[in-house]
Amino acid sequence: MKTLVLASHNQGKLKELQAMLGAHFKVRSVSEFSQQEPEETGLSFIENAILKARHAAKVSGFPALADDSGLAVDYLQGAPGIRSARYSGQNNDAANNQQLLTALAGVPDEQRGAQFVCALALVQHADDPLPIVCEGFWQGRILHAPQGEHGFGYDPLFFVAEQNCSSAELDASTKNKLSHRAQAMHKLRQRLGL
Ligand SMILES: O=c1nc[nH]c2c1ncn2[C@H]1C[C@H](O)[C@@H](COP(=O)(O)OP(=O)(O)OP(=O)(O)O)O1
Ligand SMILES: [Mg+2]
Repeated sequence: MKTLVLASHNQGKLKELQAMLGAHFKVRSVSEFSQQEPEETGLSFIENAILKARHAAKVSGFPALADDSGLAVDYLQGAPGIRSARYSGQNNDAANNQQLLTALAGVPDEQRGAQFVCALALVQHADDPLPIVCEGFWQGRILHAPQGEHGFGYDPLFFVAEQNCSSAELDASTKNKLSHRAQAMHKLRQRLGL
């Protein structure tokens, strides 16, 4: 089985990506090779995914897959977007969720639309001139208070109308069928013929 390094230090993501890829690859985490995280200097999810994938391929010597993802809120013109992980100034889920609730205080439900965005980038080696990039999107709306214990990040605030619950109330296998990450991964598997 081919080795694939996941270019993420986020345990929530790693768990989901492992569940989606474990049947096809021997999956390893970049943290086995380096604790140093590249600076996410890109202006888009795609650029950041590519730079994380290149960094992981460089430190590991293996093909690498990166996920850059986040939440784009309509009322906030797409914020926190690529800054989702440090929206509150700290890389902390509870603080980020609180920051989002504050930004949307008093905003009614019909103006609380949002989407989760995921860009996946796969490189065969650090200088690969042809990264494979796939995106996925998941529509929802931002709740007024956190709900649910599963998942990570903004899941407790992300209401999924089709399921009538937050994404933190979905079990892992349901989230992994519906999410932005699942949709990007579906495209990636098609591109790879898996
Ligand atoms: O399914 C999700 N459910 C809830 N929240 C999510 C999800 N997917 C991304 N998110 C949030 C978490 C974090 O605030 C940001 C990702 O930021 P992002 O830079 O891509 O990841 P990160 O810094 O946590 O880990 P790493 O860069 O090592 O992969 O979006
Ligand atoms: Mg990051």
